[in-house]
Amino acid sequence: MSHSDISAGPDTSPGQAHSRRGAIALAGLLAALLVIPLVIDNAFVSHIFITICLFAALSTAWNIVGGFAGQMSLGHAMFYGIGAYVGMILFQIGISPWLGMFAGAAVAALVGMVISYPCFRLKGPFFTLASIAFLEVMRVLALQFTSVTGGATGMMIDLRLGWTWMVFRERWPSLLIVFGMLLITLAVAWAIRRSRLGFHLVATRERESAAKAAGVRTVRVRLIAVAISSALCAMLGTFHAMYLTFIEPAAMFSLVFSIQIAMFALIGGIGTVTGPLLGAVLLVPITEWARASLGSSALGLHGFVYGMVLIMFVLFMPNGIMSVIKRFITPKPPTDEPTTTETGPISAPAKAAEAPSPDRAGIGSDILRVEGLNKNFGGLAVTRDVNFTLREGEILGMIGPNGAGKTTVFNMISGFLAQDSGTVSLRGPDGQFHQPNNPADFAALGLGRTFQIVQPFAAMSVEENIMVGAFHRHHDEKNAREAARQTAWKMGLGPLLQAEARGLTIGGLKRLEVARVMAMEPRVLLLDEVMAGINQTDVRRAIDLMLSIRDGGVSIIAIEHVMQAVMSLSDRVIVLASGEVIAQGRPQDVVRDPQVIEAYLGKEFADAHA
Ligand SMILES: Nc1ncnc2c1ncn2[C@@H]1O[C@H](COP(=O)(O)OP(=O)(O)OP(=O)(O)O)[C@@H](O)[C@H]1O
Repeated sequence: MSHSDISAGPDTSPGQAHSRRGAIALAGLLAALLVIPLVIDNAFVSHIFITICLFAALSTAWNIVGGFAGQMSLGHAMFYGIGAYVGMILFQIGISPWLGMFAGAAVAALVGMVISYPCFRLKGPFFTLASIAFLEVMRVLALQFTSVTGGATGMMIDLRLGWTWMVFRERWPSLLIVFGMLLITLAVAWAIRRSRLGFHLVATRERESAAKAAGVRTVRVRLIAVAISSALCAMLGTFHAMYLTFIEPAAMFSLVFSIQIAMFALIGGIGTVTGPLLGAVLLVPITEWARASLGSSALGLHGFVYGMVLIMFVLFMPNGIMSVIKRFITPKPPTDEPTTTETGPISAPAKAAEAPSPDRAGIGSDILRVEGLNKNFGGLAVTRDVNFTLREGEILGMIGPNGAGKTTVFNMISGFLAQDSGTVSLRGPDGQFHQPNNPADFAALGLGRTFQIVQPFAAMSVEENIMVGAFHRHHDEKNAREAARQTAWKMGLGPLLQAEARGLTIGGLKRLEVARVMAMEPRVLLLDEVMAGINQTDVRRAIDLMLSIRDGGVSIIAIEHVMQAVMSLSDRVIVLASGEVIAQGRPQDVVRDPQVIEAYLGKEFADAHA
């Protein structure tokens, strides 16, 4: 799935050129949509162009939820229908559709948020099925409330012509209105995609847990997306009701219509700003022509045409037209990992040969306090009465055998898992201790974490991945991009800024994971096995990196099995076995503890370090 497109490219020179070319192509296409029907001045041609603009705008609005947020709704016609009915009902009582469309937008946004909230817990096809079910509910409601909606008979407008009523004899005023609405919808989608909200939506779509760790309030951002998308669809629905002059439930709350809206985005390029427009431009004329020229002799043929085109696209162009265009016009970013000499300014402090002292200068008072943490999974007690503290500017190594409960502790002290009992208190920037209970609140207090199994936002570039973290402190896109670039260079990812995350090696992905969290500028950093599976050179670089992060004032807890790193980095070490803390203290003392040797290190390690 492609994420960016011709209008949202990076700011590098080749990227700027590519963005400019894209913008010119888009402007040309939009101008053609307006100028061709005005010049030809034929009712049927104008109707086709109005339909293209309408579907392009609906599909662009759908794409904010279906593409950016990845919520595959097939019930979006319900918002269009709500807009149509609210606009029409208000029209009947003498209120202009120009006002009616805002009332419809407000109702649709509210309905969208209310029904989406519970549905966000549903994944994949279940969300889609729920959206279809709600569409059906709306259709039945429209049929039942005959006194308001006219029921199955539908509603017809009284002929009040003119701009106030949005009803015209000629086609061109309707064309101007829908074209304007298309421009607005495209502008909204473009602005969202470039904004903090857009990055948060795509991050949530790609990896919800990683997004949460970066401080994204995933439910809230998706609700905002639904509200905007529903409101835009409703406004288009009001316009279309005035254009059609007649509405009825089966047409306004139609599943086929919903599928068409989604399909234009799928074919054009889901998740891109201009993909839905391209999909509509390509498909609407074919099907409208088939419908008009074959008429009732081939009822339903347009459905057949859609089906055929969709199958061809799924087979030969699964990521839509935009993915192919992008491949041709985008300069290929480097995908090779930089060598050690390319790592930019992190030549880093010399590695400590000896384990540092726990009372090293620079270590301050407690910043995190963990008291009496217990967690059971079914009958299994995964952590038992875990107590420890982390002090400011300290590196606390966490070791223990596989299954000891280390990651479970991390999940509880970052809000990803609720403890059965016990408390986690984090000192905020205000100097007070707080007990947050969800990842976003932990992040807001300055806690960042990585995951044992790396969680990149695969469809985003390295730069965009890090920007998701940077948006935590910088609300403006430009500042977030700049901060992300600086972090990338510090982490040795500078040469790979434009590479797609999915192309990185495991070492690169681990660095990206740390870079994303560092861009959040955390005060407390939880690192879960960042050195697992990387080569010796990368281990040395990771050690240097962690020391430089600590020297920057960040307190770190690092789960690690690489003992070379644990010994040289940690001010203190805590050892977990079978969910219990069996030892904690200076690394050189802990590794001599017979219980630790028995449970984790083994006799060979003890002999080698005797
Ligand atoms: N969601 C869960 N449901 C049930 N059991 C779980 C769950 N998460 C973890 N466990 C179990 O809890 C125990 C501790 O797991 P955890 O991942 O915390 O260990 P760990 O010390 O991090 O291990 P490793 O070093 O292998 O990563 C394991 O036995 C694991 O199978």
